[in-house]
Parts: sequence; structure tokens; C-alpha cells
Amino acid sequence: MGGGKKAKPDRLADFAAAAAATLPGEVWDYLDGGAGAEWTLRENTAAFARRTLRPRVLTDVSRVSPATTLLGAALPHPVGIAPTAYHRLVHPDGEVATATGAAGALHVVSMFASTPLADIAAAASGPLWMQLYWLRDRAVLLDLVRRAEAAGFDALVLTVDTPTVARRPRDARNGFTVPPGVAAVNVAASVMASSHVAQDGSSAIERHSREQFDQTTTWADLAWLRERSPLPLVLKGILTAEDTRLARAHGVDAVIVSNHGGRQLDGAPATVDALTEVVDAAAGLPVLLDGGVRSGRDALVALALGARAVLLGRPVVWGLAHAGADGVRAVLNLVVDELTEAMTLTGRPTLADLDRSAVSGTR
Ligand SMILES: Cc1cc2nc3c(=O)[nH]c(=O)nc-3n(C[C@H](O)[C@H](O)[C@H](O)COP(=O)(O)O)c2cc1C
Ligand SMILES: CC(C)CC(=O)C(=O)O
Repeated sequence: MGGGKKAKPDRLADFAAAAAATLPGEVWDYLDGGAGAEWTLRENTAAFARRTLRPRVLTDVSRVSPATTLLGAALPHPVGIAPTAYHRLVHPDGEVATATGAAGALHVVSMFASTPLADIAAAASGPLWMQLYWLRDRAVLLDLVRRAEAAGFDALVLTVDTPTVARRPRDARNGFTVPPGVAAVNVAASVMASSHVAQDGSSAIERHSREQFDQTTTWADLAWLRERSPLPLVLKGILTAEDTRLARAHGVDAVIVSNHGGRQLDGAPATVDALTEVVDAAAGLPVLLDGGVRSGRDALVALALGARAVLLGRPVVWGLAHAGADGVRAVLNLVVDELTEAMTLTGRPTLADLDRSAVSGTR
């Protein structure tokens, strides 16, 4: 940038810088921050940077396509949107703008979306998956599932790495609270009330989760959800072969390798480092990945190691903060263009041509 002119962002880091410069400090900290010492947060991106690519040559790359399918739906590319809460914190049109900007990409909508599911669905042109936290109040949880079904959502995504929101030092220091003009409008207001109550030196979303999330949930409870909804069930927050085998045994339809963007267990491995263990145990069950994907090159690494799709968390919110739907579209286009170029230059014209031989260890 520089020269006094506001340059068009052409790397994800530019979108981050623009969001950091414009968002209120406590909103930026909520978005950017992680749990504990933020080691896992840093490791997510560092682990991608340690991988190198192994290009093959003379493979006819005149026609390169990142198109794919997932849970029976055709996707123009394997770069989707991870569920992140409260998009109206950064843009007045919130998740409706995100859905417009998704432009056919897979969009996982947070349980704590700040616009109505029906409005999000009306703006969407690709698959919509509904993310859930297991609430103590199962009637409220079921009500949300019914709203998602009525709005035409395609799958349920149960986040399993958050029995409670972890201590995030930046949010605690800022006394982070969901401001009154922004709310999780798809969940009964009584259940969300404490997320709006400020208390010095403590995060309202952490306190809220301790009060409302069900920490007793086990694998056996998945049957309760399955019996009540015909939608495919995806588990988000799997990092081990053991839990992948349990997911298969319980009839789950897909898993997402995730450490919640370094916001839950600090000390958990980078997602790209956990990926192969999960893919091997998944034995054909679709595996997605989120956490630290910051370029098409990172996406290519994850896809080569066996992910069927990658999801972007923070970068989508940077784009939304910067320019609403256009910003979300620009972020996705940037990563997809980089992925397509990386496929061309590694000599892998389709995702089916990508396997582990495209990636080598550490540098
Ligand atoms: C601001 C923010 C809010 C989030 N909210 C949710 C949420 O409501 N539900 C959920 O399952 N994950 C949530 N996540 C985690 C993301 O789905 C995802 O796992 C993570 O952001 C991926 O890492 P990345 O940000 O490095 O791409 C949130 C992450 C951020 C940064
Ligand atoms: C409101 C929070 C529980 C959303 C979340 O998952 C996060 O901030 O990481």
C-alpha cells in the first residue's frame, strides 16, 4: 500500500490490516484472539508455513478446475465459510451479506448468527449448514433445528470442542460483552440474556457458555439429535483418530478437523498437523479442515493431505468488515484463485489429482 492512495486489498493480510484499523479494539480482540497463551492460534498458521509443495511437470494443465462435491451437493470449489458468531458486530447487514458474498460456496452459519435464518437462506446460493452448541435447554436447541429445517438448511454441524468457552485473556481483559444492538436472534432471548451483561475483567460469552452449554453431553446423546432431524450430522472440533472412529461408529456424516481457530484448548495441535491422523481413521468419511488457512497454497496443502474442503473463519469476517458482501466475495475469490494457480503450478489439474505426494514435511 502507501503512496497516500487506499490500495485494493490483494492479500488476506491486507484485509486483516483494514479490519484492525477500523473495528473497535474490543471487537478486533474478540475476532483475532485465542485461548490461553495463544500458542495453538499461532501454530495453526506456522504449521502451514512449514510445509513445502512437490510440483509435477508436463501434466497438461490447460484446464484446471477446483470443482467438487460434498454430502451430495456440487460446489464450485472447496473453500467454504466457517461458522463465526455475531456478524453484525462488524457490518450492519451481518450474515445476510456473508451469504450473498459466499456466491455458491459452502456456508456454515453460527448458532449465534445475528440475522434471521430465513433471511440468510434467501440470500444464499450454495449449501447452508447450521452450526449448533448443545444447550442445556433442549427445547431451545430443537427449536433452532426446526428453524434451520424450515429455512432449507442442508446439514447440522455440532461443535464438540466447546463444553464451555475457554478463557480468552484478551476478552477477559476487555470485559467483552455482546453489545445491545447485536443479538443471536435465532435463539430464545431468555437463553442469551447473560451474554449482554457486562462485568469488569470477565468475558460475558465465557460466563454465558458456563450457564447455558450442556457439559454432560456424550456420544450417546447424538442419537437424540439424529432421531429428531433427518438432516446429515457433521461434528466440528475433531483432532484425534480415536474420536474419528467414534464418529463413524455413531453414524456421523462428516467431521471437521478444527481447534476452533486456537480459541478453545491452547496446546492442541495445529489442524494441519492433526489432519492425516483423522483422514486415516475416517476410512472414507468426509473430512473438512479449518484453522489457519490463509492462502490458496494452504488450502492445497490441506486438500492434498485428504481434506475434502477447507473453511475460513477470521478471513471471511475481515472481508465482511471491509466491504460487506463484496468483501466476503473478494476474500473467497482470492483464495480460490491462489488455489487454482497452485493446482496449475503443481501439475494437478483436478482435486482428484491431488494426493499426499504433493506435500513434503517441514522446511
Ligand atoms: C470471531 C469468531 C467467532 C466464532 N464463532 C464460532 C461459532 O459460533 N461456532 C463455532 O462452531 N465456531 C466458531 N468459531 C470458530 C470457527 O468456526 C473456526 O473454527 C475458526 O475460526 C477457524 O480458524 P481461522 O479463524 O484461523 O480460519 C469462531 C471463530 C471466530 C474467530
Ligand atoms: C459466542 C461464542 C461461543 C462463539 C464462539 O464460538 C467463539 O467466539 O469462538
